[in-house]
Amino acid sequence: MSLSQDILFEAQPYLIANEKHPFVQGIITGKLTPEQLSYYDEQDIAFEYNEVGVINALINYSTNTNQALLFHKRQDLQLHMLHDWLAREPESMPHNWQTLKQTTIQPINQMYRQHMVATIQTHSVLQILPSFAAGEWMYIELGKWMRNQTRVQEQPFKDFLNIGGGDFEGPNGYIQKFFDIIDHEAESATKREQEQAKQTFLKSCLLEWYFWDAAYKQITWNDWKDIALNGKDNAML
Ligand SMILES: Cc1ncc(CN)c(N)n1
Repeated sequence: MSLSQDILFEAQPYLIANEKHPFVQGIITGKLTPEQLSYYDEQDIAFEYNEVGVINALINYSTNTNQALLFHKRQDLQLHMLHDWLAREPESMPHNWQTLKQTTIQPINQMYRQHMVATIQTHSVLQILPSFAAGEWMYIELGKWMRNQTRVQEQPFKDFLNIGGGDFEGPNGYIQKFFDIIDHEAESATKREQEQAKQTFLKSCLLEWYFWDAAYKQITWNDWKDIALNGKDNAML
């Protein structure tokens, strides 16, 4: 079994848990509040900017030119996507470059971002790529799964997780190419390094669940502070 097959086998329960999360269910039923959507939107756009740094590291530490070109192409897509996202600015959730830079990165987002960024110091594509590829894989799989659900056909729910299509899916899509790279790099890695890469992927999958959860409950540092300093009920966390 290749490393990517092993990873994907172990990641299945995480995918199912993400499918069941009330935020994801709320996308299908259109039952998320503007506040929940706005929290997600703001935190996620900041998360995607963090991914820019991770993809830069992948370009840097590529082990051959084809890898570097692939990551460079994915970076181009990322920056264009972010450009379009910023330009959309729906009334209910205005954002622009300035306000984004001032956005407070809330607890789970911070943990997830740092989990990803921490892999950069390994200088190893095998360790960095799974931290990023897991989120990409999760969104693609959730998008595929959603196509089989009867989902609300209104914006913004209609296009949520609707990221499938040629660029990402199929034998020539990014995600398959990322798994091919993981398997290629695994060939020259130790068992311990392979296991580390797998655990990084799975931790990203887990943090995906917590990212939905944080948006569903709109968890902020103030909530953390209230619980720690004022003894507020911590059932929500
Ligand atoms: C939390 C999260 N994970 C993954 C993705 C897809 N890059 C995202 N937009 N947000």
